[in-house]
Amino acid sequence: MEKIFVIGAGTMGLDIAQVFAKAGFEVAVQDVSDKILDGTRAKLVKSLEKLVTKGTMSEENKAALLGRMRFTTDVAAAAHADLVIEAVVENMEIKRKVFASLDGICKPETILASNTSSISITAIAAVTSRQDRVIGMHFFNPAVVMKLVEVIRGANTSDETTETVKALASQIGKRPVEVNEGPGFVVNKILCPMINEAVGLLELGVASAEDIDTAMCLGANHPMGPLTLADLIGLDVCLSVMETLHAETGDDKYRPSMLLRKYVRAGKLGRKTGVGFYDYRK
Ligand SMILES: CC(=O)CC(=O)SCCNC(=O)CCNC(=O)[C@H](O)C(C)(C)COP(=O)(O)OP(=O)(O)OC[C@H]1O[C@@H](n2cnc3c(N)ncnc32)[C@H](O)[C@@H]1OP(=O)(O)O
Ligand SMILES: NC(=O)C1=CN([C@@H]2O[C@H](COP(=O)(O)OP(=O)(O)OC[C@H]3O[C@@H](n4cnc5c(N)ncnc54)[C@H](O)[C@@H]3O)[C@@H](O)[C@H]2O)C=CC1
Repeated sequence: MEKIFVIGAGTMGLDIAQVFAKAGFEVAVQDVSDKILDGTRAKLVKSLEKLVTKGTMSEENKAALLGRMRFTTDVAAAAHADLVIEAVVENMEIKRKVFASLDGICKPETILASNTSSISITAIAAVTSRQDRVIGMHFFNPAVVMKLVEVIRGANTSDETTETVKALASQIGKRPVEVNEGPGFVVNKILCPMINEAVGLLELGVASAEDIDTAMCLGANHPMGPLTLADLIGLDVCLSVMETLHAETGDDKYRPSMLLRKYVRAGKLGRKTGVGFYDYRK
């Protein structure tokens, strides 16, 4: 496996591409507009420059990493890929459209992976003619730093595809865990309800955002509080995960907090829009 194609150059797509490029793979990143891709490339260069300044990356390695990355708006370029990783918005219909189109574009042996946070791999795979080669490859934010990759088997994912993706995750320095399909898989089934609880406490006025976060950092030893984490993930992603957990289980314990909905409706999505539970514009 040599060539990787990442669809969606947002919070996750760019970091996933960077992880593969760092490990020596040729990576193409696709998104819907040149404007988005220009912003993405600028963000990458800035973050690599920081590493060079800190002395954790050499100028040569930075240039080599950038040399292995390409940015394109043309999804047809996925025809050359050995593995495609989809990281577009957390929406079943959009993901199914992307997979149906990839199925027509890619070589028959190409593995199609989704970085979905919660959506059924089986449902995504069902729009393709290669259900055995469709799988979840779920990275964690920030993907350049976080070690885990959940490797999620849909109902028809083959053993061969699962083993290939697990080996690949190890090759790029991550620790794969194999997960059978279930809404939210392992981490988000536990983590997102905790974030939703934190938003519920804020909504009830039990404590301020800062105090909720401080309580969880100092009282449960979390590296960042749940509301800071929600801002990092994106409140739209947190809401989509809760909606999937609620819809798939029918259990009201997963009902998204109204305050979470309100923030998403207001476009307060966290760091990526500059405001969420905290203001990042200053
Ligand atoms: C929603 C989903 O589907 C799933 C999810 O992702 S859920 C979210 C999961 N993520 C979490 O729970 C994150 C919780 N938070 C944390 O673990 C930590 O706060 C954090 C890792 C985000 C930041 O921790 P920190 O100690 O402040 O890290 P920071 O100093 O910024 O960076 C850590 C290292 O990564 C490096 N790094 C940061 N950005 C980098 C980049 N773009 N490229 C390469 N290296 C990078 C830093 O240089 C640093 O390296 P050194 O230790 O050598 O200095
Ligand atoms: N944000 C997070 O912490 C994590 C998110 N995920 C999952 O990763 C996926 C992406 O999430 P983010 O990067 O946060 O989203 P994001 O909103 O930051 O980026 C999504 C990108 O996809 C692009 N896009 C939308 N439709 C497209 C299409 N048809 N073709 C190509 N590009 C398209 C958008 O223009 C945008 O740049 C989602 O499924 C999400 O649930 C998984 C792990 C962590």
